[in-house]
Amino acid sequence: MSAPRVVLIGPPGAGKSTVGTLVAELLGVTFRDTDTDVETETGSVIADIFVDQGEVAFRRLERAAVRRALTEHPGVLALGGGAVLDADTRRDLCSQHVVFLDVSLADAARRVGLDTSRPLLLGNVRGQLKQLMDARRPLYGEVASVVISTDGREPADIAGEVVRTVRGTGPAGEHRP
Ligand SMILES: Nc1ncnc2c1ncn2[C@@H]1O[C@H](COP(=O)(O)OP(=O)(O)O)[C@@H](O)[C@H]1O
Ligand SMILES: O=C(O)C1=C[C@@H](OP(=O)(O)O)[C@@H](O)[C@H](O)C1
Ligand SMILES: [Mg+2]
Repeated sequence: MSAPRVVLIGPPGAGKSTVGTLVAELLGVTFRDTDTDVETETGSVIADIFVDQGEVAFRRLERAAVRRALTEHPGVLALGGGAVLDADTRRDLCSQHVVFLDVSLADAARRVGLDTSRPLLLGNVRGQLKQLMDARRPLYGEVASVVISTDGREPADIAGEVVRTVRGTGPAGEHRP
């Protein structure tokens, strides 16, 4: 059993997967992303899981992937943007060092606008993003140890700030506000 050094949360386009990879390099640990875990386990890409099995099934797979990663991954862990919707996941995150990568609607829409891999955003990217950001903001805030704004910043700069929060903490959870 081993807990991640840091767990990254935040809306789609916050840069969890991009920044998480850089944070892992800086810390000299491995990077894991629960979206990738779900895809590996099912042999399907997320867009296809949503079409073939629906969102409820995806959330079940995601919940299991998060639980597994929280107990066995000792490096940097990025969650999918909707993982915090699950109450059990939020409870599990309370004992972790969790960094909420925050992003404005404008920057998030610019970053994910042309990418078709996020089924929840298809059709009306800004409208869907606004709706899910409004609904989830309290949940991100509830489990975050630290909030870092990513607007207008380079991933490397953000990764450096994440690392400083990791190094400034002792055992998981000590850095909570
Ligand atoms: N700080 C940033 N500034 C500009 N573009 C970014 C930044 N962080 C990530 N991106 C880009 O935004 C897109 C979404 O990033 P990703 O890491 O997949 O976000 P998430 O995992 O939070 O959904 C990618 O194309 C990535 O290159
Ligand atoms: O916000 C969401 O509900 C989702 C975010 C995605 O991950 P990213 O936040 O890494 O884009 C992925 O898990 C799936 O498309 C659902
Ligand atoms: Mg991601």
